[in-house]
This record gives sequence, C-alpha cells and structure tokens, in this order.
Amino acid sequence: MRVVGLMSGTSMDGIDAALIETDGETVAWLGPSITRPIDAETRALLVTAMEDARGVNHRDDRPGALAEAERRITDLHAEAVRALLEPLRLTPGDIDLVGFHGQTVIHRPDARLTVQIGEGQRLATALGIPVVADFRAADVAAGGQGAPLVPVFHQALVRRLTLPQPVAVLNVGGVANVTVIDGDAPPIACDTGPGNALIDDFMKARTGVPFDADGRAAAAGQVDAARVAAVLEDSFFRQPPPKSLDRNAFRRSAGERMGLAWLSLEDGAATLTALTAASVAAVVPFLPRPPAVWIVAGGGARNPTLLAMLAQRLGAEVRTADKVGWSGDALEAHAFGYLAARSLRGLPLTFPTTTGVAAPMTGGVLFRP
Ligand SMILES: Nc1ncnc2c1ncn2[C@@H]1O[C@H](COP(=O)(O)OP(=O)(O)OP(=O)(O)O)[C@@H](O)[C@H]1O
Ligand SMILES: CC(=O)N[C@H]1[C@@H]2OC[C@@H](O2)[C@@H](O)[C@@H]1O[C@H](C)C(=O)O
Repeated sequence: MRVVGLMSGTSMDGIDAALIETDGETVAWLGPSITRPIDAETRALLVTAMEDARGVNHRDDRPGALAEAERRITDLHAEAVRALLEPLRLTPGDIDLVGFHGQTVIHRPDARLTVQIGEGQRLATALGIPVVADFRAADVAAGGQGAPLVPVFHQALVRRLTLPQPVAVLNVGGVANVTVIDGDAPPIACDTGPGNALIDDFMKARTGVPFDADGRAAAAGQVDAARVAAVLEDSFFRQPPPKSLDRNAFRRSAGERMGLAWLSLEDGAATLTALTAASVAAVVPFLPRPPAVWIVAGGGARNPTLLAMLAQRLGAEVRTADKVGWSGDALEAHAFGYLAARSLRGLPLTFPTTTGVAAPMTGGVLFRP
C-alpha cells in the first residue's frame, strides 16, 4: 500500500506528513515528507483547547475551544497532505490510505481517557482517501497506556539494519519515548519523561522563542545536578516500563522542584537538557541488558548539546536517525502510515511490553470518503 502518515506532535510546532510503502509488516520504502508549520494563532487555539480539555470526562466531549480547534486542525492536515502530494505530481487517487494521529489534548490512561482531536470523516471526505484515525482509543479502553504506539514500527525498521543488539530507538519530541529491541524478543517500550517540552516552555518564557536553537543556551550553561536529582525523585521514574505521560505532566512540579526562576537562561536550559538525558538513562536499570546503540529521532536529535549529554550518561554509541537512513523529523509520520496499514489488516498495534495491555491489540478507526 502507498500510505500517507500524519503526525501533529506534542510540541505543536508543525504537522508532519510522510509517504510510506508498506504492507503493515515490512517497510518497502520510507518516502519523502514535509512539515506544515502551525501558525501562532492556531498554536494559541490549541493551547486553549488543551486547557479546556482538562474538563473532559468522556472522549467525545468537546467543551470550550475544542470543537473549533478540531475543525481547524483537521483542515490543516488536509492542506499538509496536498502540500506533500503536489510537488511529487501525485493525486489523492495515487494514495491508498491515510494514517491520521490528530492532536493529543489530554492523556490520562489511569482514567481510561485519551483524546486526539481530528475528525477522521471530515479528512476522508476532504481528500477522497480512506483515513484511519483514533489509534490510541482501543488500547486505553482495554486498560493499556495508549502510548507509545511507535515500537512495532521501530522493530520493523531495526530488522532492516545490521547493528549490535540491543538497539534503542529514542524519540525526543515534546515528550520522549524509547523502544528497546533485542533480536526477536518483544520490544520493551515506554515514555521516558520530558523531551523538549520543558526546555521549550522555559525558553518561551525567558526569550519569547519556544526552543533552544541547536542547544546553544544549554551549551553555555552549568548543569545543576541537585535540581535534576530532585525531579528524578518523582515516582514516574521509579516505575518500570510500560508507562506513558501527558505533555504537561511535569510542567508545574518540575518548575517548583527545580526553582527555575532562580537560574540564568543558560543554566536553566543546561539543567533542563540534562534532565531529559538523565530521565532517558533512568530507564536502563529496568532493562534486561543495556542497549549497545541508541538511535535518536525527533526534534531533540537536532540539539547537539542534548546528544552529547545522552552519550555521556548512557555510555553507549548514540547515532541520529538520519545517520541510519531514516528521517528523524518524519519518523513518527512514517510510523502512523505504517500503523494505518496494520490497522486496515487487523494486525496488532500494541503489546503487553509496549503499553501494558493484557494481550496484543489492534486499533484505529477507518473512515471512508
Ligand atoms: N535545531 C534545533 N535545536 C534544538 N531543538 C530543536 C531544533 N529543532 C527542533 N528542536 C526541538 O524539537 C521540538 C520538536 O520536536 P518534534 O517535532 O519531534 O516534536 P513532536 O513530534 O511535536 O513531539 P512528540 O514526539 O512528543 O509528539 C521543538 O519544539 C524543539 O524543542
Ligand atoms: C498521548 C500521546 O499523544 N503521546 C505521544 C507523546 O509524544 C511522544 C510520546 O508522548 C509518545 O508516547 C506519544 O507519541 C508517539 C508517537 C507514540 O505513541 O509512539
């Protein structure tokens, strides 16, 4: 199948759209991708929608700004698909399927609640292509964490490489998540903790720019190890995998525990970057054996200061996804194309070792144009 995968991640910086050819088992081709930036006005609407989502008790509730945000985000995804296809001289008729993740506005698996806004039917009708959406709902309803979903895709990609095992695939987006693959054993996976979200929020508050470009501020600062250790006291880091996080999970507690207000821009950025690296390293003691190689994807792979801190704390080889022939920026979009193909074939998306669901579970809802 020729599939377009779509991801709008927790960083809310853009919508990634990527082409992939797959039968939902093996990956035949990782095709080109684009990012359609999310404008400041839409980002502000999404931030409001996330606030309003705190009042959601049922996954179909759309209080406050949520309904408007959902329509807007759906239409931007339709634009992203067109922007991907046009320069490739492809039309919707050339595409078999779309995998549409949507925007997570609340994730509380403990309450069996996870909401990704995005109307599958509206997108299918707009594009004239079948769409699979709502990838997390079935897993959460069955008692799983509903995240991470990418491990089965990471496993399919790692099978194509010759690398010393175990191999860890680390995605550093707003939240960071890892998949550890050791031969044919079921992959072990979890969210590791904050990825870029706390760094982005801190940089936005201090400079107005919502990220630490190329890790420059962090590179010029001093890490406050005691502050990092204070956040790692949180019970989340003592839990073994599988486990997942809401984007805003550590927002308040980290700010308070770290006393960020007292740190300079550079020291704050360095300390938050070290927190991301340390929380990844905190997973290693829970693994049967430490990974020999770490492949890093997501926006965090563009931050050399973070990559250096990871290499130091993990004591293992750290490579970027681009170095192994994947697209670090589009890996999640490729993943949702792959997961859509699996969904169409009724293949499992989640497993006891990836989301804690009791038995392998398929997921996703199909919308026809
Ligand atoms: N050149 C760069 N230097 C430093 N950080 C960068 C750079 N480019 C991107 N980033 C970081 O990566 C983030 C975006 O990452 P990404 O697109 O992987 O996140 P996401 O997909 O939205 O999140 P998630 O994986 O949690 O859903 C930005 O918000 C920024 O913090
Ligand atoms: C609830 C939710 O949207 N979680 C995202 C988020 O962003 C990164 C991390 O937290 C990850 O577990 C998940 O996304 C990836 C794509 C996943 O499910 O594998």
